[in-house]
Amino acid sequence: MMRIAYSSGEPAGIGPDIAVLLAQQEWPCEVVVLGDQYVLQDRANQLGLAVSIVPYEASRPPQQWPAGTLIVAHHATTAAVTAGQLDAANGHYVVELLQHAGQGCLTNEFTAVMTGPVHKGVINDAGIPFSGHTEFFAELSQTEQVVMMLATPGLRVALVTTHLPLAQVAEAIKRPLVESVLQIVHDDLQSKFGCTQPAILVCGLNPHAGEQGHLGSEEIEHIEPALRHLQQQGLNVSGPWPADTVFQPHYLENADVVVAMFHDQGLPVLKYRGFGNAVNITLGLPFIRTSVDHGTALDKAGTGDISIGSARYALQTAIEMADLQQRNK
Ligand SMILES: NC(=O)C1=CN([C@@H]2O[C@H](COP(=O)(O)OP(=O)(O)OC[C@H]3O[C@@H](n4cnc5c(N)ncnc54)[C@H](O)[C@@H]3O)[C@@H](O)[C@H]2O)C=CC1
Ligand SMILES: NCC(=O)COP(=O)(O)O
Repeated sequence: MMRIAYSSGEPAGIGPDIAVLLAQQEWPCEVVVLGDQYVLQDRANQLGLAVSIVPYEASRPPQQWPAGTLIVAHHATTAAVTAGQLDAANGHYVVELLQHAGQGCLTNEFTAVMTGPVHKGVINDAGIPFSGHTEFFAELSQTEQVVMMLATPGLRVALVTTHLPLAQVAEAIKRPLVESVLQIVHDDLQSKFGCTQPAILVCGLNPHAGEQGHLGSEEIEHIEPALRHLQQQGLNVSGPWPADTVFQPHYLENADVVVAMFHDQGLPVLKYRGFGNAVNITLGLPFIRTSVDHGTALDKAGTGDISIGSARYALQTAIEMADLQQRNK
């Protein structure tokens, strides 16, 4: 029996709602919700849903729980929580949940972590430098390079750079970075997703992939040499493709993943195709981390007017990845 941690994220957002809604069905694993039990109970009341809160005990063997049960590893918020209203006083609480989740995965307390949405701005307002879960878990596990990949049925998109201001992206696109990201994508698609020889399409950075150097030189100086080197190593990587071409069905039909150079080059396409039925996976980590594809949706917290399609997909993906990991051992 697996034990999967769900970090419920920003308490004023829809992370607690997701916990309550996920608990309305049975899962083939134990799902431990990291969060404030009183916030979770209040949110269930607000949604008009019955939940029975059971305190989490790490020493108890994991078990399957009936629908309606919420296993909670209690962490207290600092300030009272109102759905939809951010409070920087709770920034440390959010990070504490992530620390428990990450450490718990590293020590095998948890088989995997699925993260609920956090508000990156309010964590920074609390005085904690934070750019995203991806970077946070990389630092926590002392992993030099990780890769953000989002997936929806029929499309996977991975990123060379993640939460970087656009003004700094071009400077970051260097051959060693491109090579290490592509190598991680290749390795993890093989080991964690069962693709034997992943077909990887790589975007250029500039319009028309630089138009032979007339619209930018990053393709010629960095991306093409990285691709040539990896092709010589036997990887099935191609490109650099113009980003406005590569997402056509003709190109995608034989591809396992598209690698974009920056966040907003690849993710709008993915979300247009699959928002609400997509998962965010961190590749290259020493543990399994999946996440919802959306943010805190402060405007919807406590209303019941939310979709948990992405949360279900993220949990299901974590279970499947853990299953495959178990079978490969
Ligand atoms: N995994 C994570 O922790 C992520 C966190 N964020 C953070 O979320 C915060 C807010 O970002 P936004 O750009 O406003 O994106 P958002 O995803 O929170 O909201 C965008 C729109 O989609 C709606 N929406 C989002 N999820 C929904 C759901 N499950 N069901 C129904 N409607 C839903 C919201 O109501 C809103 O209208 C930012 O601070 C950002 O950093 C953003 C993406 C991922
Ligand atoms: N747009 C997805 C996103 O930014 C999620 O980031 P992270 O918190 O998973 O690193």
